[in-house]
Amino acid sequence: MSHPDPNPPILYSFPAKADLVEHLATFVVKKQLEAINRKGRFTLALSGGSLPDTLGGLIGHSSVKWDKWHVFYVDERVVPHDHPDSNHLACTDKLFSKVPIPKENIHPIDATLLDNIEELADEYEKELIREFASKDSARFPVFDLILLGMGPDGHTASLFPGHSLLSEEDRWVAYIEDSPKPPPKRITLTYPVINHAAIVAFVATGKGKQDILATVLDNPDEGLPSSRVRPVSPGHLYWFVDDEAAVKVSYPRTPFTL
Ligand SMILES: O=C1O[C@H](COP(=O)(O)O)[C@@H](O)[C@H](O)[C@H]1O
Repeated sequence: MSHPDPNPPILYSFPAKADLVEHLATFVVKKQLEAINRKGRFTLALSGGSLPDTLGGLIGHSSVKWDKWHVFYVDERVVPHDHPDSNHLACTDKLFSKVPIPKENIHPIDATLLDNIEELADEYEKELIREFASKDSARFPVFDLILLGMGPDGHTASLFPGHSLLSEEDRWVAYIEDSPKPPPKRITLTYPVINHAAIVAFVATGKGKQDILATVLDNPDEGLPSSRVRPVSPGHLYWFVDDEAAVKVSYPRTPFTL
């Protein structure tokens, strides 16, 4: 007999992307305040792709304590910081250039190491170790919040269907040189890091995500990369989607409350 999931993902679906943007900001601000009240800082990992476009609700929000934010990237393309493919550039354009966050609290990849992807990934892991104390004392870092996107193939971060990185159990940061989505060279947080976060929230909007959202939420046993995101207890998983993306999903919606 199968037991009900004691900690199921929570699905919030909003009529339009603008509603999602507003409520996502409310959610992030609440998680930020809880973390700061607990330990004086807020650690966040951000994705690229379409995710930075959904962060606009944080701009001008009076309750954001920007000086307490410490921001890392879920994944990054191995390109200079000012390259159009850079996730750091996308987050800077959409958010960081518009808010008073201290530059030293944002942690992009070391752009002097673009010719050595292994060292680039190792250095980013060391950056995490510096933030989260030693790798030994905290087996995996515990981000207060990780915001993920999902590609139309079900990938998340730079964890692609069928790739050997899906079974990485030890490294915090891994590299990939054969990403099926360009550019091919990237670094990425691994599942052990993503699944040890206190809160993980996916954001998915629009028609292009309809089929994959239904597969990932209604048939998680297919094992697509996004379905494998399941934070270990006491972590929680949320989905922020718009009604257009959720049109084929049977998984139950939860009314948004804080
Ligand atoms: O390549 C990437 O894709 C995913 C999904 O992007 P989206 O544009 O379909 O939302 C993104 O989450 C990841 O950070 C990025 O590097």
